[in-house]
Amino acid sequence: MTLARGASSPNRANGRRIAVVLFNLGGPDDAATVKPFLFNLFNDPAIIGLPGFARTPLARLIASRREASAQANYAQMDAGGGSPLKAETTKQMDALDAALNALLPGDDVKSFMAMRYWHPLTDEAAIDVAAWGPDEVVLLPLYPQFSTTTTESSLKAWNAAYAGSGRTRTICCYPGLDGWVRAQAEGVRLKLDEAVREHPGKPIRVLFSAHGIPEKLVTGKGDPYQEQVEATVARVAEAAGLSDWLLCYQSRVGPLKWLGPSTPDAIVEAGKAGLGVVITPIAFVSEHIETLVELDIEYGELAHEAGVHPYLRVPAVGTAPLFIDGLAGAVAESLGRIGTAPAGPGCQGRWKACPCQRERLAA
Ligand SMILES: C=CC1=C(C)c2cc3[nH]c(cc4nc(cc5[nH]c(cc1n2)c(C)c5CCC(=O)O)C(CCC(=O)O)=C4C)c(C)c3C=C
Ligand SMILES: [Fe+2]
Ligand SMILES: [Fe+2]
Repeated sequence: MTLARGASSPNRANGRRIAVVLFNLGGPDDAATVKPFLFNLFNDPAIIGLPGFARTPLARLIASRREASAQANYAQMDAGGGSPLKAETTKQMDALDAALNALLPGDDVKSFMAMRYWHPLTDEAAIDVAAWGPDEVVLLPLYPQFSTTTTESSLKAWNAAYAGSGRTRTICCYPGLDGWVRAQAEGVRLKLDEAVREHPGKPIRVLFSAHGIPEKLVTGKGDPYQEQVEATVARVAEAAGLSDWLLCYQSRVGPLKWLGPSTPDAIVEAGKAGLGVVITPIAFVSEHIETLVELDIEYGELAHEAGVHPYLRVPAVGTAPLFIDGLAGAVAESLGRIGTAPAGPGCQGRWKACPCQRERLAA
């Protein structure tokens, strides 16, 4: 018997309903929705920390100014002028549902997608989850590392929107989660082996490229993102047995100083040193504009100009079984079903404002 997504299995009548809410950024559906998507993004106080009366007109201005160049970038992907992020997240959601329903037999687990800046938006997801009437709600960001600009922003939006049933558990972050690290290390190792095989004798540097954030968020606001990205990189480099690697930051926007070194500078440096490059996303878990356009096309051209050869890119982990099973384990652990830490693989109190600390104390 095949069940429609979300239909309850008859032999799960006594099981608990567990809603897993996947947070992600969201992306436009097509060229026409690029501007309102950008407006939503820049109108988020987590992205531009000004009061609403100044932020909203500024967001409108930036969205207008950025529209044409962003549309041109989105048009370079095979996603109808929009972002593939929703489709990619749907695949992850389906894989996670399968893994979780196998891991928690007797329960009814269903995941929902809550995008921050484009549909399905967080408040739409909150309505769907409430209508389903869960006993438990697990909030699971598709961002391994916690940032005020991503996970915290989604958590605030969720808390403002959700008025349904169920006890909530929050997986704030999982920078060192075994399945995530192993899936990422496996991808790096495969590309590195390909580079060495096809370019024998050529020294290769692995560049770990994370989405940047403004430096003042780390120094002023105590954003733990950089520290957590560094923790992921150290673990992946060790698991993949790397000798020459560097963490760098991509996607800089606006006039502020962002975390560095920048990925473009790191590519140029590799060219000067006569190195080939294997580049891997390290803060994204799916393919979208920042991997398919920025890493592959823009930085691919830069690498060519800088004499970097080969320039190979590691795919995002997507639905890699190691990654999905790792997430499923984190969800089960957050529910106290496996492992010994009821609050799950949280930030271990490093991020004091994190809701996982309150949940840990309340457990
Ligand atoms: C680790 C994940 C991300 C962090 C941290 C992050 C911070 C951040 N982003 C912007 C501005 C933009 N981001 C854009 C796209 C985008 N960003 C992330 C993830 C993180 N952002 C993803 C997954 C995507 C892709 C969405 C898609 O449509 O495929 C964009 C839009 C694209 C563009 O115009 O370049 C902007 C703008 C800021 C300012 C920021 C931190 C302050
Ligand atoms: Fe971004
Ligand atoms: Fe936490």
